[in-house]
Amino acid sequence: MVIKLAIKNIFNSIHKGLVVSCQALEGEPLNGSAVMGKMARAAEMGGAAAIRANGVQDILCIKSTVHLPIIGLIKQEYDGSDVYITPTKREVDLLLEADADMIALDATRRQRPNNEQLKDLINQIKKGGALVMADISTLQEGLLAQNLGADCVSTTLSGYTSYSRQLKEPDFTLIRELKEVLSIPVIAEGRISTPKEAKQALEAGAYSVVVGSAITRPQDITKRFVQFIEKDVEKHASYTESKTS
Ligand SMILES: CC(=O)N[C@H](C=O)[C@@H](O)[C@H](O)[C@H](O)COP(=O)(O)O
Repeated sequence: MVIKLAIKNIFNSIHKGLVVSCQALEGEPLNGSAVMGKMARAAEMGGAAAIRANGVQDILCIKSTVHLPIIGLIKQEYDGSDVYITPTKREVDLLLEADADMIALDATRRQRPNNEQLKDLINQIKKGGALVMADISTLQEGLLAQNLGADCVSTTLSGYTSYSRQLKEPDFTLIRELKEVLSIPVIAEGRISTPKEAKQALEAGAYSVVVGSAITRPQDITKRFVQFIEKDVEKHASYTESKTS
């Protein structure tokens, strides 16, 4: 009963809302839980409905900084598998201990480390009292995740598996396809770079939208500005060249 109420509340609070992904991996300039805590606070002040965060330290710091639901994950690479978002039971255990409200995990058809099975991880999360966000890359993976008991699917991995659509922009087609056949919420995630795209994702049927890099990775934001300016400079240069030749 308590769990049911919590489920209702999280889904109520993220409905049609913006989830901000606050992640900076090792090697990124903002790496560190204190910075991610501040980033989450900024997102909360801006009206975010929830935070998606990576790693126990970041999650604990964010939990002590904001009053928002946390979607937790652990990025961990293992030899012999391409699955790196909450790949094994070990990461699920750590996230349950950190008291993440929802746990995001790779729900693609790729083989997990130690040959662990998606259905076992989903059951483990549910037994631990958290919700399951299945990060998928295709419609078929969405259907499987729903059948295995996921509480929602997210389009996180479209473009990041070898067999999924490879797009520079968000996968609006996948959002539409999933919305048509699934009964659980479809979350839009991946390469959503502008408020307009976030709105388009909701119009395509997304229950809510996750935005990461466009809000919390300043090196990527800077790069987009620089590349845009350079493109314009190139255009301008070739225009002046053609005028003078
Ligand atoms: C593919 C993968 O590993 N995605 C990760 C999942 O947690 C994050 O690195 C992304 O930032 C997140 O999905 C949000 O997406 P975007 O940063 O494009 O708004």
